[in-house]
Amino acid sequence: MLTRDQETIIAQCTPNGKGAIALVRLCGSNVREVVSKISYLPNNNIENLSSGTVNFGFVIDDQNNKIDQVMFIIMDGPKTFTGQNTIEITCHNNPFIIQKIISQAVKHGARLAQEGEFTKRAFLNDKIDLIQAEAINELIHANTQLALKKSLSQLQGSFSNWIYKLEKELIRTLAWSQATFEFLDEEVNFNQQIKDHLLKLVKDIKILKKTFDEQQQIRQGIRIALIGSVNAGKSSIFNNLLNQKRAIVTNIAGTTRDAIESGIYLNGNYCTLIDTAGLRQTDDIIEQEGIKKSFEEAAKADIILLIFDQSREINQEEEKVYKELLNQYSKKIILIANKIDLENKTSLNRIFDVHKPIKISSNTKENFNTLEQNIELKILELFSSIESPFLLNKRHFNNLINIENQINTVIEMFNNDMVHHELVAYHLNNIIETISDLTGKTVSEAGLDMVFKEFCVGK
Ligand SMILES: Nc1nc2c(c(=O)[nH]1)N(C=O)[C@@H](CNc1ccc(C(=O)N[C@@H](CCC(=O)O)C(=O)O)cc1)CN2
Ligand SMILES: Nc1nc2c(ncn2[C@@H]2O[C@H](COP(=O)(O)OP(=O)(O)OP(=O)(O)O)[C@@H](O)[C@H]2O)c(=O)[nH]1
Ligand SMILES: [Mg+2]
Repeated sequence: MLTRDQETIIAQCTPNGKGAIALVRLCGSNVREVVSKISYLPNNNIENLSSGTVNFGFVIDDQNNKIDQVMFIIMDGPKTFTGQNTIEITCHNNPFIIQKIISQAVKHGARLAQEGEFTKRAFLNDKIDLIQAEAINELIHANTQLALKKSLSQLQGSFSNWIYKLEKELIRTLAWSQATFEFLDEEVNFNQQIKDHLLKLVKDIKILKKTFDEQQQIRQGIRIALIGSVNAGKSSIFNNLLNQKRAIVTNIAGTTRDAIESGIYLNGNYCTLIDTAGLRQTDDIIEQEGIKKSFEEAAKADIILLIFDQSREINQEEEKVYKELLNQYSKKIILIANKIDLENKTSLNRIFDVHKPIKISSNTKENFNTLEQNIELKILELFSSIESPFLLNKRHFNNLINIENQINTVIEMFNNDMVHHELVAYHLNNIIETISDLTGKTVSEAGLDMVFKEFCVGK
């Protein structure tokens, strides 16, 4: 009798839709038995193939009709991704073929894999810890080059090793505490040493925690908001950057009333462009709402393209708004003078010349290359200011807060004249247990399912 985690599971690993080749993966202790019942290999049988080989053959139905011409990749455990016996089938990528292969396998003893079940097995078989499992999910969904790099490094153990080091340090303080307790009469006392050590650990945790917020932009991609007066050409620039006529452009001031978003890749980074309503005083309630949203988008954005129309003078009202934005968000603003195909009528030296606007025309596309290069530079600048070596998620973050609080409780105990080392040891033990929740060494079944539910089927 096989346990649930030994049963053969099957899933399509490549995305749905038509294409050249798809991959269907099976793993479980009796995977060869299952696949041998649904396959035909000229002059051979699945049961006899060596591990680590790729073999030509067919998937067949119960009447021996061929479903598709495929390759079988044979990989015996324990040296596999999941640690279990694995067979991968690469077939032609047609949804009907894949459906037939899967239902044929299910008929002969496989069951459909759940989200993340392959990775869960890799975890259960000690191939990876929970932090590494999460890294696989990050890797699949990475939206930026930096997220890719960090999740791969996390998959290879960078964050896990940080945590294991923390655990080791705590075990060391636990040993000192126990020694102090045991040699109570001999005046051996590590109190200062333990306290200093714990303070240092709290400091390290604090530094790591601080980086949590900036992680979100690495993960989700970069928000770029187009902000400026009505008619400055925001929607025209938005369309030009997207290379499509997504936003409505007219010469009527106040054309864009609500922010609209669209995604593009710039230099391998996913960016969300946000076109916003032009800033001006107005009695129109709908437009007012739109303008409120423009300011919110400016605050939320990682990069602001602050646009003005250089073919006309800007009034004092506008100047005030631009100045405020430039002061408040100086670091994330790229200032743009639009409509340079027309005569320059803005007294640039008033406010804008110190900020050296990029001069473009969205009519002639002049200098759009420079604009795109500047956006890419800003993205690099953003990323280089992010120091954290890891991609923390909410689960890690909450766990770190918990650890930090518990260490602070212990540090507090050393401020008393009399230190009760039984109590210190008790708390340190608890902290070490909290840490193992992070790596998953003692985590409950429910906690596990929480983590793996985020995955896609086939992973
Ligand atoms: N076809 C295919 N490509 C794939 C995967 C897969 O499962 N199938 N992967 C799946 O996610 C990723 C590769 N990750 C893998 C991780 C570990 C092992 C593995 O066999 N580990 C063994 C032996 C390592 C060795 O030979 O040195 C082990 O850890 O014991 C394989 C793939 C991406 N590409
Ligand atoms: N000559 C010239 N006209 C431009 C340029 N860019 C935009 N325009 C024109 O300026 C007018 C306003 O352009 P939009 O892109 O709608 O401006 P907007 O900033 O989105 O305006 P609102 O949505 O109303 O805030 C349109 O008539 C455009 O054709 C440019 O570089 N040169
Ligand atoms: Mg517009």
